[in-house]
Amino acid sequence: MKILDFPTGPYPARIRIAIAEKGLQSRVQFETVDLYKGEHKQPAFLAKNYSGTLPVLEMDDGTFLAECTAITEYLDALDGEPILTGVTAREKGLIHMMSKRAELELLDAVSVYFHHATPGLGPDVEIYQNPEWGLRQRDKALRGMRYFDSLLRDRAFIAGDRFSMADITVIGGLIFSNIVKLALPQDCEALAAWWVGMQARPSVRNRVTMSDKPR
Ligand SMILES: N[C@@H](CCC(=O)N[C@@H](CS(=O)(=O)O)C(=O)NCC(=O)O)C(=O)O
Repeated sequence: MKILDFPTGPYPARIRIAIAEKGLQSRVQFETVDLYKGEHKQPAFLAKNYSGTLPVLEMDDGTFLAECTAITEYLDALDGEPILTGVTAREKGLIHMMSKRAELELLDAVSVYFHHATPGLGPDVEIYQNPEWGLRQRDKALRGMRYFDSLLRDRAFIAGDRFSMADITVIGGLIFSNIVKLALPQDCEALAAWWVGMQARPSVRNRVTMSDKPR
C-alpha cells in the first residue's frame, strides 16, 4: 500500500508512528505531496481526497482512505499486535473518544493557529487567514495541554493503561506545537514527562526516516 504524505508533517506523523508501532514498514511505500507548492489543492489530488489534506492511504486495489483516525483503524485491523484502537468495546470507545478530544482540543487547534496566525504554508496556499481566530485557537490548544497534563497526573497513557491511538494523536499535537514554537506551559510537568517518554519510542524518534533500526 502507498501513503501519500509529507514526511515532517504532524498529521502524517500519526500514521508513520502507527505503522512503526505495528511493524508494517515493509508493506508501505511513501510518496511525498508538496504542501508548500499546494500540490494537495490540485484537482489530481482532490480526486483522491476531497478534503485536500494529507495523509492519504492508497490500498493495493486503488481505494483511497483519508483521515488519520480511519487510516489507523484500517492498519490496526490489517495486522495483529499491538492493537492501537482498543480490544474490548469499552477500550475502543474510550480510545476513540480521547483521540477525537486530542484532535479537537489540541492538534486541530494548533493547526488552525498555524494556518491563520502564522505564515503557514505561504501566501499561495493560505488564501484566507483570520489571525484573531488563529490566536483564539492557540489559546484553546494551551488549555488542551493543561487538560491532558491533568489526566497524565493519574495515568501513564492518554486513554488508560497502555499506549494507543489516543497517545499518537496527542503526540501529533505536540509535534505541531513544536513546529509553531508553542511551548508547553511551565506547570504541565506530567505532560512534559509523558512527552519525554513518548519521544524515546523508536516509532516517534524515527518517524521521518521510518528506519526500524534503533538509532
Ligand atoms: N482531519 C485530517 C487533517 C489532516 C491535515 O490537516 N493534514 C495536513 C498535513 S500536515 O500539516 O500535518 O503536514 C494538511 O494536509 N494540511 C494542508 C492544508 O491544511 O492546507 C486528518 O486527520 O487526516
